[in-house]
Amino acid sequence: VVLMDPMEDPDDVLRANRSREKTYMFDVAFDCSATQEEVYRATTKGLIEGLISGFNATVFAYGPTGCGKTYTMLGTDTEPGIYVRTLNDLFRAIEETSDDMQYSVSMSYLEIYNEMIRDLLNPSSGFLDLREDSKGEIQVAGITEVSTINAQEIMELLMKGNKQRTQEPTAANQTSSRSHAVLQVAVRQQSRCPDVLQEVRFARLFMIDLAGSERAAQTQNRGQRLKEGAHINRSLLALGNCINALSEKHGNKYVNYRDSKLTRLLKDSLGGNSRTIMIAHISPASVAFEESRNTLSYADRAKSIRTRVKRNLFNVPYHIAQYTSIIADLRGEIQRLKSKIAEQSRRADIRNVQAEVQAHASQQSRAETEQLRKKLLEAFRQQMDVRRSLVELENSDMDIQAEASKHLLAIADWEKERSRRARKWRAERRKESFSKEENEKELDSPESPPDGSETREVLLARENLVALIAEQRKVRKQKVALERSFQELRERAQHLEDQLPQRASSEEQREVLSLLCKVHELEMENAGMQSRAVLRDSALRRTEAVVQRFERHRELCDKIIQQQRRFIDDRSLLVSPQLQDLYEMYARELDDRNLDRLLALNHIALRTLKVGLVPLTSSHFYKFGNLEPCSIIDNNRVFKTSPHPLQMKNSVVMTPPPIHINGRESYERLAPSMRSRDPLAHASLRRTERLEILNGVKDITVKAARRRSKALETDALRIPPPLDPTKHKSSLSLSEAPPRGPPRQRGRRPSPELRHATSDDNLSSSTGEGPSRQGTWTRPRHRPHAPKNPTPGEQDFEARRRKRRSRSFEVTGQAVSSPNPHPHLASFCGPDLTAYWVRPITHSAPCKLHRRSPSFSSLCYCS
Ligand SMILES: Nc1ncnc2c1ncn2[C@@H]1O[C@H](COP(=O)(O)OP(=O)(O)OP(=O)(O)O)[C@@H](O)[C@H]1O
Repeated sequence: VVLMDPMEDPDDVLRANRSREKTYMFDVAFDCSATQEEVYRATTKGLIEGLISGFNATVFAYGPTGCGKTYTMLGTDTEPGIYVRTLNDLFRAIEETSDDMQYSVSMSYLEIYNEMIRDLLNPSSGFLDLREDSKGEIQVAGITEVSTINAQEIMELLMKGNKQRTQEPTAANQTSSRSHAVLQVAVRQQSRCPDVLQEVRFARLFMIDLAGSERAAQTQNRGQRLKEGAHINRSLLALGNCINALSEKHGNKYVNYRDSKLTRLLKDSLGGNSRTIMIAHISPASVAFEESRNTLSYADRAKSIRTRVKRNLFNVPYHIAQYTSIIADLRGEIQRLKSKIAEQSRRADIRNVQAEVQAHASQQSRAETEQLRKKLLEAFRQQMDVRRSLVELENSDMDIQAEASKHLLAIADWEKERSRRARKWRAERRKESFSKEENEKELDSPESPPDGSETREVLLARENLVALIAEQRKVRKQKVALERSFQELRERAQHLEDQLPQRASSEEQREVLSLLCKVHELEMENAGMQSRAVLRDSALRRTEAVVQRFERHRELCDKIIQQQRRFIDDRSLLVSPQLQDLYEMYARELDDRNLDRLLALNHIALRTLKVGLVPLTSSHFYKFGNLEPCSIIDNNRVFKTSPHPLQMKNSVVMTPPPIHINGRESYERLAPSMRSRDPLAHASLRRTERLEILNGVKDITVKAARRRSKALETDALRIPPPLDPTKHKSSLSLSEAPPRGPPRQRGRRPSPELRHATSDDNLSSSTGEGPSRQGTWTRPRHRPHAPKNPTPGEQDFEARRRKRRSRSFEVTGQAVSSPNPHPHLASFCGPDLTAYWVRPITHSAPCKLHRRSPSFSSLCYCS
């Protein structure tokens, strides 16, 4: 910088040797075109790196008033000064190294106004004092230090502090600073990695905006401004003195820092441990030549000041304590880890022991579980066997019941027939007592009461019934025993199942065993369902077979009856009373007269069917006579999931009405609840129950028809081979009928069903014990429906029928008029019922062929 004296005359040769022009050498010189960024880069930016490394730094602006010190340091919003730029770069550098280093930044901002220190961040705190600590460092007592690393926050604080700074307009500067402003930034740095050799670096940065030296004549200050200028100049003089003292190369220098608070505060910055930048401001105006010369003179002196810069490390005593603390911490950690290892090893030992115990226990548990499983399997097998036996016994019981029902019905029929005969005989006797023609009626009405002795069939039925009852008792005893055995097996299995949760050591075992039990339950339930299905199918098959047979027989009977009636009506033939009775009987076949009997059969059939559906539910087992119901398996746990037992318990079980056997009432006892549920007593039956009743009625009619059909077949089988027509004219009607059945069947006894095929009227008429209408031939009172226009097939059939009838007349005439060597043949004319034209022959002695008694000759078609 060349400072030229504006008053110097270049042409004055006399003063040429006394020129005041002076040249100064500085590190950097800025002209008026220099920007804030250039000033900052050239002066302060280089201090940032040293600052975060622990080197103190100072930047201060020096110069006369109005030369731009505040502009350089503080700047404007658009052109920030050194304060803002330095802080921005400082925080940027901290952020760049924050991964490895840990920083703490504190800031304080003060002003020295009239030799008094004021906190700009907290102006209310009053004037502060300067104190020197034990290390010889100058501290401002009570100054506000804001710790933050947020640049924006620091900027806000700085702006807030600048507003608090004293600025007054002077003649030289409208914004003249009346105080020295000192911004102090303290940076503390340490490594993030704990180390016994860890260093803590501490550095302070002073950024000082000095008040400008001023001359009273220039500033024209008065009063307070003049006083302020005096303090400013005094402090600046002290600063200059310090600079002069520090800049002297030789000599015993003494630096009087104590002349002003500014020099005391900048003690380290001026001649101590600090990198110091002095920015000297001068004005290019010639009027400010003297101020510029002084400023440059101080700056020139200041550049010769040598400072001893050293890194601020405060780590030695601090690290020893930390090292001790670390050692203590490490010892504690070692002790904790040792105890932890010991604990883990102890737990490991315990776990090993527990594992061994568990392994042993699990092995033992597996063996016990396997044994338990075998026992369970065996128990289930035994239960299955018992159940099969029970099913078989139940089937036997059903057969016995069905057989016994047949015998009971046979006996009931016979007793009914006997009572009917007795009533008829008594009525005849009463008529005889009032009739005068006793002799004529003696031929037809017996004088003695009808024979009340039982027939062989009835005796045989009674014998069979007794045997069946005995057999049934035996079967049911076996059932009771089996049920008791089943109950014991069930309890044993239940006991084994109860042991499962205790024995099963693991969840898997419990699950497996539970599944095993479930499988067995399903198996047993399936077996029970199969048995019920078999029984149901069996009953249905029997019923279906009977129905089919009945249908065939019924169609045959209907056809025969209708054709006969048509034949009779066409020829206006006389009809015997017996035949008329038979027609009436035919009409009444399904009449109310047989309703009780039908219902009885229906009850038996339904009961048999229903009992068959629940063969294992012994609560439905009832016996003939007075036997009590068998014991009940109430807690059938194997079938507990099946809904059938419950349904069957509530099902309707019907029973036939009481049947007297040898004067003793024999019936199947019902539980009160079941008696009260007699379907006949309930009008509000369910549809299924009504269907069952209808099926049962059908079964009864089917059975009745089956017996008639069997009787017809039996009679057909008894037809002897055709005789020689030349010798036996009476066999003409039979000669056309081929012999039926093998010869060995001819003499076969009629089947028991034959008894049922005969109705009351049939019995009376065939035995001659009925009303004496045998000789009174009558016209048919009723003409069945006959086709008016028969088809050719029917006409042919009718022609053959007429032919057969004419022969029958011949046979009848000869058979009645002449002794017949084969009475049983002469009186029988085949299954087409043309024999009704023949007057039946009443046996006076048992039939030789069938060995039947006369009273039962009605059952023997040979009569
Ligand atoms: N480089 C510059 N460019 C533009 N304007 C400047 C520059 N330097 C100073 N000024 C302007 O000059 C005027 C005086 O500057 P400034 O207040 O900074 O002087 P000063 O040295 O601080 O005075 P004082 O000592 O009285 O406080 C201000 O208005 C400022 O804006």
